[in-house]
Parts: sequence; structure tokens; C-alpha cells
Amino acid sequence: MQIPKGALVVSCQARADNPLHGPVYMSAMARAAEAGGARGIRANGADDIKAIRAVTALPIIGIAKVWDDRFPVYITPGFAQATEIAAAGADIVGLDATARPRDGEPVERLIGRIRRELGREVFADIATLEEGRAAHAAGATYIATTLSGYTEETASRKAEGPDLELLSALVAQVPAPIVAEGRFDTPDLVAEAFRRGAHAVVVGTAITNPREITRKFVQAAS
Ligand SMILES: CC(=O)N[C@H](C=O)[C@@H](O)[C@H](O)[C@H](O)COP(=O)(O)O
Repeated sequence: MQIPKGALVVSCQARADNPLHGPVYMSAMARAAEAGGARGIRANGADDIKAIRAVTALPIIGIAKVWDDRFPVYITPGFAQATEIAAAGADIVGLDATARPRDGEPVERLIGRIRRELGREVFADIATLEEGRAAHAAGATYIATTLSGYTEETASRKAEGPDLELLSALVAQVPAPIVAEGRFDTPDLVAEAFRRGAHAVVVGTAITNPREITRKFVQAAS
């Protein structure tokens, strides 16, 4: 199943230290997002994906975050994680497609295997134009700005809001559906992403993380 053009996709993720961690909360979050008009869901881990698959027919971008002190890549680092999330019901496999060091096979090979062996489309989280080009050439269907600001090379971007320049550069130079993701935290920024040619926009924290939303308001209150 494809992510429709013009879709708002809602990322429903909560780590173990978040009071909303777990499939019960994340599937409720996905239902709320769908009721509000989301046309896709991004979710982390087989348990959450299974629970979300049970309550919605929307396309699910599944990821599996696994941290390993030896390597910076943690979003679906290998084929084993991709297999788990595909089996849990993800239509599309999201993964880190940055050029950073990783355990196991190179990302180009991983993308090919996910397409051939799992029959799933790939959603490539990247941080630079070059990485976007490489992921497209390797067979990823969707190219997303997710990791701009979160790699050493792009760290300075983090404080500057979403990477609209990267979005525009990808739209101009990579012939693929380009997805805006990462710090698109207001409706105006979502509209701007579509004006710049985004195929879809993924919003996480600003919709599904009440702890961070509360912190923002509290800061304003002090
Ligand atoms: C860097 C990283 O690990 N990003 C993650 C990817 O799955 C999520 O933590 C983000 O919430 C998601 O990308 C949506 O972005 P935002 O929450 O800024 O709307």
C-alpha cells in the first residue's frame, strides 16, 4: 500500500521512558490520528505495529529502533529487524539510509533485499542530498528528510527548525516521492513543505508526544 500524495502521516512512537509507551497507547494514538484525517502512520517496533495494524487499514511505515553503542545507525539497522516489522504488518519499511557506519550489510544491499525478499517498499531516512540520491538509486521508494540535524555532519541544522532547503533540493534533484519529516511542528510548516513539492509530510512529536508539547507550554509559562 502506498502513501498517497498530499498525505499527512502521523508518527505514533513513545520510548520506554515515556508514560505513553506501549501498544495500547500507540494504537489509540493511531486511531485518533486517523479520525483527525491522517492518511498514514509511522510506528516503531513489532508490538506497536501489530496493535496498530489491528485497528487501521491506513498504510503503516514500520521501523524498528535498536541502539548499539558501536554504531550510530539505530533505525531498522538490519534485515532481521526489517523482517520482524514486515511480519507485524508494516506495508513499508523505514530505515536509516545515511552513509554512517553500520553493523552488517551495506544499506544499498539491505534496500534491495527488503524489496526482493520481503516484498515491501522502502522509506529511506536520510540527512543529505547525496544520501537521498544514493537511496533512490538503491531502490528506495520514498526519500525522507528525517535525519537532517541528527547526524554529525548535519548537527547544526537541529536548532534551525525543519530542513526546508534539503527538502527543496531533493524535490528538484531526486525523481522520487520526497517526504518531509523532522521538526515539522506547526500546520504552517506542513503547508510550506507541500508548497515546496513534498509528496507527504510526517509529523510526530507535535501531535503524539504530550510530554514534549507540555514542556513547550511550560517554557512559555515561566
Ligand atoms: C531522529 C529520529 O530518531 N527521528 C525519529 C524517527 O522515527 C522520531 O523520533 C521522530 O519523532 C520522527 O522522525 C518525527 O519527527 P518529529 O517528531 O520531529 O515530528
